Amino acid sequence: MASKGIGKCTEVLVKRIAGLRPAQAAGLGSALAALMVTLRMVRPFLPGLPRNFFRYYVGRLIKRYLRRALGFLDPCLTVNIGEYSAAGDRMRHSQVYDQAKAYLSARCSGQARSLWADLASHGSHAFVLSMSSREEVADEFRGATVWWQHFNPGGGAWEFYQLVFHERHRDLVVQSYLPHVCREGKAVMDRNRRRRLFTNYTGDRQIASWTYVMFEHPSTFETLAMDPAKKRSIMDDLDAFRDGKEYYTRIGKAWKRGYLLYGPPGTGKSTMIAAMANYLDYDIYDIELTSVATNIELRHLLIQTSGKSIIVVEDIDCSADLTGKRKKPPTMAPANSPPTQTLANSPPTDQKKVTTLTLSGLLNAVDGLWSACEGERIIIFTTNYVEELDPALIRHGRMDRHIEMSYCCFEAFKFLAKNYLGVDDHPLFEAVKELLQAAKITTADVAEHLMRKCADDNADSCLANLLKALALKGEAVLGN
Ligand SMILES: Nc1ncnc2c1ncn2[C@@H]1O[C@H](COP(=O)(O)OP(=O)(O)OP(=O)(O)O)[C@@H](O)[C@H]1O
Ligand SMILES: [Mg+2]
Repeated sequence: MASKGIGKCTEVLVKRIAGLRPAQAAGLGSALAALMVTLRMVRPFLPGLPRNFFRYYVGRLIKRYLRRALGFLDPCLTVNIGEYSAAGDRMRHSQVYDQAKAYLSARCSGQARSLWADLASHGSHAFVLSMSSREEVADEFRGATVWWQHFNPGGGAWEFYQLVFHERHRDLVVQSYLPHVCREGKAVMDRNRRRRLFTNYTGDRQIASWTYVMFEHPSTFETLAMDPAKKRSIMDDLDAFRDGKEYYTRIGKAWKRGYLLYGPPGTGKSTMIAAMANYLDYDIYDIELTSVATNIELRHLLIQTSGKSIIVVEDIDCSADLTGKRKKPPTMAPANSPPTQTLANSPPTDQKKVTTLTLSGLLNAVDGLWSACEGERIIIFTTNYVEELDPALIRHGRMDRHIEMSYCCFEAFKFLAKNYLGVDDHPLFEAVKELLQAAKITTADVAEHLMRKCADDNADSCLANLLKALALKGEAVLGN
């Protein structure tokens, strides 16, 4: 052990004095370690020396004085990037470590002789290569050479990268190279990342948390049928949001945006959310409010969401009793009085867990999300009954843009016909156009009629089916 420790120490010193690359210094270090072993072997023939003389006295002397003295000659500086960093009284996984790992992945593959391979993210097919402990790779940046080495002290879970560079490159490394590593590493991580769909659940420990599956919804703005001008304006809005970091900072607003999607069932609200996530390449957090028991739980869930995500509350009108005016918190009520806030669909009276999720709790949680969480986030509420929502919930600033998803119009129909049947025009289009004006039919219904159900189905038969359905709907509307 003693010879190993002293050998390592000597190796570091030699590396520093000579400005050698760590791999070269390792050879010299081993030679010196061998010398120390020899000295140890002859120690029994030098009576009077205390036990562990070399380990404690010589080793400590070298460490304490030589290192300091040789600092004058030391041309190399090191920066360690640990896998974990301190966050208050807890340890947190370091993002910089992950970014450095992703950045070095490409460099490792060409240089290191011993590598680890791992999937870039859960469910991903891309590999991230990382170097094994003590492997070294060199990197060039604006004419400067730096060396990276990976350490896994004691083979434990705590790992770190050590960046070694000449001290004349100190400013370059600190001000430009490290930010470059983080930027590039993040870009690699973003490229490898697959989107996830999170849903909340309350596990055995009764603490609300998120679980996820890979998000693979095929809906895009190219497949979404709606008025083209409206679609374009939504896409422009999303573009402005995604690229608006500096703008939001300049005007002093949190980088968040709220959308309210409203309209009858089957008009494409959920489809639109999937298209937005695919367009922006964001994760989705789909909150099921009926399984959130308290305001605190909701806040806890929202704060756990990550940046570049869309937080969705579907059917907010029936998620919980959030449609009424804000009420006083239930704690103000006498202990034996009935709960002031309950689920909308009258819970059974023997329900043990009385929900204390309130409208003001939801408003506070959303506002808290706005102010407390870093990174861009979109929050979307959907509803079939916009007129029943409390204005406070959907006021601008919370829900910045209200998007009506209405019954199928002729433009949307033409879009679906192109998508589903591959036709831009057809003799039956005029009849469809006329009937669409009278009949209130959802995009989902139109899509269903245009879908081929058997090998014999074609544009003629599908359009004829749609016409029949439209005629029926029209009659029903007139009948009413
Ligand atoms: N605008 C649309 N463009 C393309 N397909 C659509 C559109 N609207 C609906 N559809 C089709 O109808 C199905 C149902 O739509 P969706 O679930 O998005 O409706 P919704 O408005 O969310 O309904 P609900 O209010 O009941 O949740 C989708 O799977 C999709 O195939
Ligand atoms: Mg829906």
